[in-house]
Amino acid sequence: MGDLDFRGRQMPAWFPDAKFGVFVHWGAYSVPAWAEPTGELGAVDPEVWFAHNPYAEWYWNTSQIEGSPAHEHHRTVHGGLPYDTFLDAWKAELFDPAEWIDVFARAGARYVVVTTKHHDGIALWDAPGTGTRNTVRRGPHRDLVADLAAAVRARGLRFGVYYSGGLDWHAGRRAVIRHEDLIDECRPHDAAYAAYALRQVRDLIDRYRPDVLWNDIGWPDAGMADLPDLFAHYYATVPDGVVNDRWDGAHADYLTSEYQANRQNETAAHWEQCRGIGLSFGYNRNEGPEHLLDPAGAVRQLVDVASRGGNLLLNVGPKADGTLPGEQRTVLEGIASWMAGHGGAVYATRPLGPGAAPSDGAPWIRWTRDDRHAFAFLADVPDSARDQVVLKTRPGLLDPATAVRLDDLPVRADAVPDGILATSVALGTPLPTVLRFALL
Ligand SMILES: C[C@@H]1N[C@H](CNC(=O)CCc2c[nH]c3ccccc23)[C@@H](O)[C@H](O)[C@@H]1O
Repeated sequence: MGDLDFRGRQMPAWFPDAKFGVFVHWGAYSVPAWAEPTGELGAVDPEVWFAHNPYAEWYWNTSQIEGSPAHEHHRTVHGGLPYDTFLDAWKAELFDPAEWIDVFARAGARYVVVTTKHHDGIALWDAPGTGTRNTVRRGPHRDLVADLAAAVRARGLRFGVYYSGGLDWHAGRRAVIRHEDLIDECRPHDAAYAAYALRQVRDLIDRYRPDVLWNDIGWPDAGMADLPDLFAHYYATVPDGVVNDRWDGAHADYLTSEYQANRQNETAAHWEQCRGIGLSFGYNRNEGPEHLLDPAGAVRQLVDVASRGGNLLLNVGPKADGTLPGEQRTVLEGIASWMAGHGGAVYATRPLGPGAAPSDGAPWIRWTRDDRHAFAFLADVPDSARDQVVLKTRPGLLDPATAVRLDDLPVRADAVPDGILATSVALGTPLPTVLRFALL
C-alpha cells in the first residue's frame, strides 16, 4: 500500500513552525474518570498494562477485565451498569469552549486536536451511522466538535480531529483486550465497519475542514483500498492539512510517538510526540500532583522536542461538567508565563544541528536556531554553578559577544576551548533560562 499521490507532498510550513499543540480527550469516559495511575506507556510491562490501564479513556475495556481494580470499581461504585449510561450522565453543563481555548492559546498552543470518536464508539458530533450514540442526541446534547472548531478558529489557532479508526468497541465483536497481542484480534476489520468509518471521516472533513487528520490505532483491513481517495479528498478540501501516521502504513505527513512508545519515530524529518499532562489522556480523578508534569517539566518537554525538530501535542483531559481540572490548568498557566517571554526561541525554529552538543546530565542544555540566531536553553544548573556554565559549541558557529538573555538579565559570554563560557546570575532554574547568540 503506497501513498501513490502524496509521496512528494511538501510539508506545510505551519505544522513544523507550530511546535506546540494541545490534545483534548473528552468523552463518556470523563464521567467515571477512573484509572490506576500505573505509569507511562512504554515503561509499563504490557502484561500489566491492560488490567491496570492508566488511560482513563480505556475505562470500558479495563472495567471488563475480571479481577482488575477497575472491574471492582465499576461493580461497587457504578453497579456494573452498561457503559453507555455514562453518555447520558455526561452533561457538560459548565462547558465554555472559548474559555478553554483562551487558556490553550495563552499557553502558546498553535493547534488543538480534539477527540471526535474514541475507542468507545461514541461520537462528539451527529456522526452518520451512530444513531443516538453521539453527544448531539444524548448527554450534552451539543455538537462538541463544531463548538470547539469555532472557538479554536476564533482564536486564530489550527483545528485538528482525532478519530479512532482502528478500535471501536461498539463495532463488531466487543472483545475485551487483555494484553498487547490481542489488540489486533479485537479490532474491527470487516467491510461494514470500513464503510462506517470512511463515511464518518469524510463527514468530519466536509463539515469541519480539519487542519490535522489524527487517526489512531490503524484502519480496517477492508477499508485500506479506500484511503488514497480519502486522502486525495482531504487535501483537495484542506490544501495545507496534515495527516498523521496511524493508518497502518497507508500514508503519513509526519510520524508520532506517545509517552515512551515509538520514540524511534522521533528521528523522522517531521514528527510529533503526544502525552498527557499526567499519565492519562482522559481525566483521571485518581491522579495527584505526583503523577503530573509541573510547569517547568512541561516547558522542558516542549523545548527538548522542539530542539530535536518535533512538535509536542500535550493533552488536557476535561471533566464531564466541561471544566478544565485545576491542576492541569495550573500547568498550562505556568507554560503560558514562560512562553510569553521565550516563545520566540521556540516557534518557527529548527535544530541547531551538529554545531552544539545537547546535554544529558546537569546542567540541562538544549539548542534551537532560526535563520540569524542560536538559542541556548539552560535548566537545572546546580546551585554551585548557577552563575557560570560552559556551553559546548563548535568554534566559529556563533558570536559570544552578541549574547543576550531573553529575560533581560545581564550575561557575559566568552569563547573558551570547547565552546562558550556564559557568566550571569541565576542561570538555569527548573524553568529554562534562554541565551540568544548571533550566528556567524
Ligand atoms: C493518544 C492515545 N493513543 C492511544 C493508542 N496509542 C498507540 O497506539 C501508541 C502506539 C503508537 C505510537 N506511535 C505510533 C505510530 C503508529 C502506530 C502506533 C503508534 C489510545 O489508546 C489512547 O487512548 C489515546 O487516544
